[in-house]
Amino acid sequence: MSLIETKGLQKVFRQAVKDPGLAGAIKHLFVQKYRDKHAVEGIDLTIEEGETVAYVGPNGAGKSTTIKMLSGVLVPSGGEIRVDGLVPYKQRMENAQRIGAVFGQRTQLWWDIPVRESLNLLKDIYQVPDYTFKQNLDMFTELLGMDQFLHLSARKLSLGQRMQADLAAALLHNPKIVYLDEPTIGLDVAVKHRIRDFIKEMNRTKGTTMLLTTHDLGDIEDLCERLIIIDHGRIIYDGKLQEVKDAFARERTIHTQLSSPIPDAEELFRDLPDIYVSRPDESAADANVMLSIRFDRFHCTASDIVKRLMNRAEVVDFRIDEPSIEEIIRRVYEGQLDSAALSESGKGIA
Ligand SMILES: Nc1ncnc2c1ncn2[C@@H]1O[C@H](COP(=O)(O)OP(=O)(O)OP(=O)(O)O)[C@@H](O)[C@H]1O
Repeated sequence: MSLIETKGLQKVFRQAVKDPGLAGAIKHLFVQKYRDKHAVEGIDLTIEEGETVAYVGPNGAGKSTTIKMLSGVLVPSGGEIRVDGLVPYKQRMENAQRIGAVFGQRTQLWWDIPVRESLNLLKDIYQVPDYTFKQNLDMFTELLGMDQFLHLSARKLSLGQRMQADLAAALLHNPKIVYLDEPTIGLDVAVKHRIRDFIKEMNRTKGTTMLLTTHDLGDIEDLCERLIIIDHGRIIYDGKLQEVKDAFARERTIHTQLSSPIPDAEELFRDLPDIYVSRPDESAADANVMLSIRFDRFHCTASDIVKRLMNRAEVVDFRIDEPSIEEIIRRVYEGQLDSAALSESGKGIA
């Protein structure tokens, strides 16, 4: 059995519909109107032990609602859900023992007591054995540099310190699964790296399964092999990160510097479809020695392009760029790669 399994998972919220202004608010007291918001609409999810999965989508796509159902906070409106064999909303306590959660916007630490005391309280709540507690505390302190702030109350921590303390709190009881909701939001580059390294280390050494929602695509590139994209409550892509790149990052751009100008460079590629030649600085005297050539890698190769250029001039320098995962996901969000296109690749969900 997989660690996380959902089938046709749904959540419908009842939202009050009010007319604008005070009159609308008063009218609502006497005549209530509601509409159903289908936040999650039939999600089938299978996650195996030890996976690190990115669960991404635009604002309001249904990511947090899914995680709240997985963690037992919300009761689904339909479908089936099992986490490590448990039904989270029915077996909340048992489920809580097996999961950890980090919400970038909130903390589970006690605001006014030192972090060390918060961790001691969590030790008692989760009944963590002394030996495990000490071992984890030592390891987390070293990996996260927590000795700098263990004595401070959560109120006095910087955002980065608080996030690191929250990660320690979430992993203290050796949960099988950790839900990470925007774990690096608002953090500087150094702290982001430290947090990502910590997450990787926990996955590697303890086999902790990680389900990560984030708008920071650096998190995804760095941490996750598998990407699930959700939109309007439905999964529109579920596959390897590399596969989504291979399928949809068809174009490449070669940036070249030539020994002498080729003013009619377009002519060199006239027989190839989908080639676009540009000059980074049209007005510069040497505009024709700096060329960028965008091509579809399904139609030709970088070496074809470079060979053709070398017939006319020496290629002094060149670099090949591919679209970033950020760009690809932006296209998915903006509907440029719709679910039909994704499913054509054989990886998407029609
Ligand atoms: N308690 C609630 N009552 C009514 N509607 C809700 C409730 N919680 C969420 N929704 C609605 O359900 C939809 C999905 O919300 P959800 O928070 O799951 O999205 P999300 O993908 O996590 O978005 P974000 O990236 O902005 O956090 C949204 O339209 C939201 O307004």
